[in-house]
Amino acid sequence: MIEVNNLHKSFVDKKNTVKALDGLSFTAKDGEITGILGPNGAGKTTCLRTLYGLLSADEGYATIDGIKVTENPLAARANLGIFPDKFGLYERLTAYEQIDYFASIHGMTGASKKAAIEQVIKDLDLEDLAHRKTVGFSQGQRMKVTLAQSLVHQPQNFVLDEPTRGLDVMSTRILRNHLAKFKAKGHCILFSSHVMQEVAALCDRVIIVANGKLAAQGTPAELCELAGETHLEEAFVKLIGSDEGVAA
Ligand SMILES: Nc1ncnc2c1ncn2[C@@H]1O[C@H](COP(=O)(O)OP(=O)(O)OP(=O)(O)O)[C@@H](O)[C@H]1O
Repeated sequence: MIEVNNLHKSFVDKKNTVKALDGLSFTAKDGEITGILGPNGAGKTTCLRTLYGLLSADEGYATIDGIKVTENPLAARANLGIFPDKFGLYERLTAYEQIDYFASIHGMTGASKKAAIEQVIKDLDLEDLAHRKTVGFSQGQRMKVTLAQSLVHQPQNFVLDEPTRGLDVMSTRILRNHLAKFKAKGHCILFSSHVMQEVAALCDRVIIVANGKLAAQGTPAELCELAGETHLEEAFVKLIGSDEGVAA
């Protein structure tokens, strides 16, 4: 389970102060896919970076399975898989070596590490690519390696930042199927998106963020009911009061 509690974060330079998070709170439960939906600049990535421990909040806190990210980052991250917005692969490594590297970072060793790597390679149909260097991999192949490296330690919680950006239909389907399997096993999945169809199709609960605050939350059906609309896109526009930065 992931909990975000009263997060505040401002970015300050000599001329400007940008309030990226302004008291954001929500919970993403186990066995559910939770979507963070919001227009450009709403604070989604800032929120996720705070969860990973890459940014420290000015106020408030985030917990992963009850562990505060700032107090015990290593323990919190042991329960967390991160699928970042950019696929940073080490191109001199093979896919196998890349996954192995991430397994080692998570403290895995020996036969259990080898078994975990082989399992994730099998689950994601990566056998043919496993021993190729990742240089030149297509976007979909890069996505699969990134997915494998973020899931090799079988984290209870899985956070994805705009996961389908730049993916073709097949790769998007592979990713979605994987998320559905993960959810069925009782894991907690949290992802950010501004692709309305994706959120409506995949998410059990939707957190709508605008101006760094929670604008509304609920199932897609509840949000439609709340806004008195039949489509999530219309409900979203009504609930945030703008259609800026929304992708259909
Ligand atoms: N490192 C930074 N320095 C200065 N401002 C920042 C920084 N990171 C984020 N911001 C600002 O904080 C606000 C929230 O940005 P954030 O990236 O969290 O939004 P987002 O909801 O993920 O947007 P998008 O959908 O466009 O990716 C924006 O106004 C952004 O310009």
